[in-house]
Amino acid sequence: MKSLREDDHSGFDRPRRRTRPRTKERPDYSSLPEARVISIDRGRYRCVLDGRPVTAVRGRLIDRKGVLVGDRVRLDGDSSGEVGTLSRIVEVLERTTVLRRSADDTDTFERPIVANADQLFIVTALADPQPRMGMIDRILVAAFDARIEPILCLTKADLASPDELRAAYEPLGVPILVTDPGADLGLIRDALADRVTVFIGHSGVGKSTLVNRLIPGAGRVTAEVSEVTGKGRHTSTSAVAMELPGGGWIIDTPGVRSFGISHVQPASIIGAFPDLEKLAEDCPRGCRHETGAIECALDDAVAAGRLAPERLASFRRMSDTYI
Ligand SMILES: Nc1nc2c(ncn2[C@@H]2O[C@H](COP(=O)(O)OP(=O)(O)OP(=O)(O)O)[C@@H](O)[C@H]2O)c(=O)[nH]1
Ligand SMILES: [Zn+2]
Repeated sequence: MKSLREDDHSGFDRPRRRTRPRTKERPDYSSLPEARVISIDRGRYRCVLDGRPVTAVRGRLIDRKGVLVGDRVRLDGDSSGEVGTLSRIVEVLERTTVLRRSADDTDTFERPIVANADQLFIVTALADPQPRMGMIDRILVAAFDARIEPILCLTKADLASPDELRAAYEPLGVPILVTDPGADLGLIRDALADRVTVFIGHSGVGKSTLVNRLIPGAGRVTAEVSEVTGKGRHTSTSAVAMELPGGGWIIDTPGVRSFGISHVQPASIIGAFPDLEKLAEDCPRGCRHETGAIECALDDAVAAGRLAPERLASFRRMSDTYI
């Protein structure tokens, strides 16, 4: 495995000398046990190693911002997980994906939030709170940019119909799963099995309710529970990874009110849609394929019957949000 930060071990114990091949200076950690980071709280990293919880700190060569929930890490020292023991993260293994957001669009600083997710559940209520397509579109942009497969998970189907959102997102090829309090969760469980899925949703959409149904004992705080205990609703500020009974992981994130995507490069999104990317080869240089773009080949493809107008409309409604 390649270490994430090639620099980690150069310059340690001696002045940095760039002429020296760094690989020779890097200790070999490959025999150390591998764990997954499941939560981070004030400098303590909760990990799972062979199914048991182990608490760790950062080794001194690991950057403070260098460990994310979902990371696979190597642990050194006492990794027994026994009370009072602390292990040490000495290596972060190469990530398959990184999901990022910026706090809002005036903030160009990107915040990586989760590592190694291969799916993203956009948890959206059909009512209470009202779905906002703008928000769904922005989360979709972040997912496509990170090459994480998005799935639209619509809750509270007992309150409103999913038809409008289906019509808006099915042409884009985004799978849609619908649930309500009494719904059988079979399709949702199938979608989650053996995958690493990050859950993102606006506050109050029923994300915690869903996670508690999927993972009995997960103990996610729902609106009811917090009313009874009187504890603040927004106690968790970072992501938490939880293992599914049948295999796979859910990485739950705190409810969001907005989802900034100022870090996304416009050109990166079309690459997530091979058919559109191919058609766009005929676009003028620098074309951003937005609504009203001059001589965009995607419009020509629709006119020639080679691209469904709904698919282009759906793509543009999403991609127009970041142009
Ligand atoms: N009608 C209806 N209500 C639901 C459904 N799912 C959850 N709720 C209710 O919606 C409210 C919010 O649910 P939570 O699970 O706490 O929402 P959350 O998305 O975790 O919210 P945050 O903790 O703010 O992130 C609660 O009162 C739930 O009982 C549903 O499918 N239908
Ligand atoms: Zn174009």
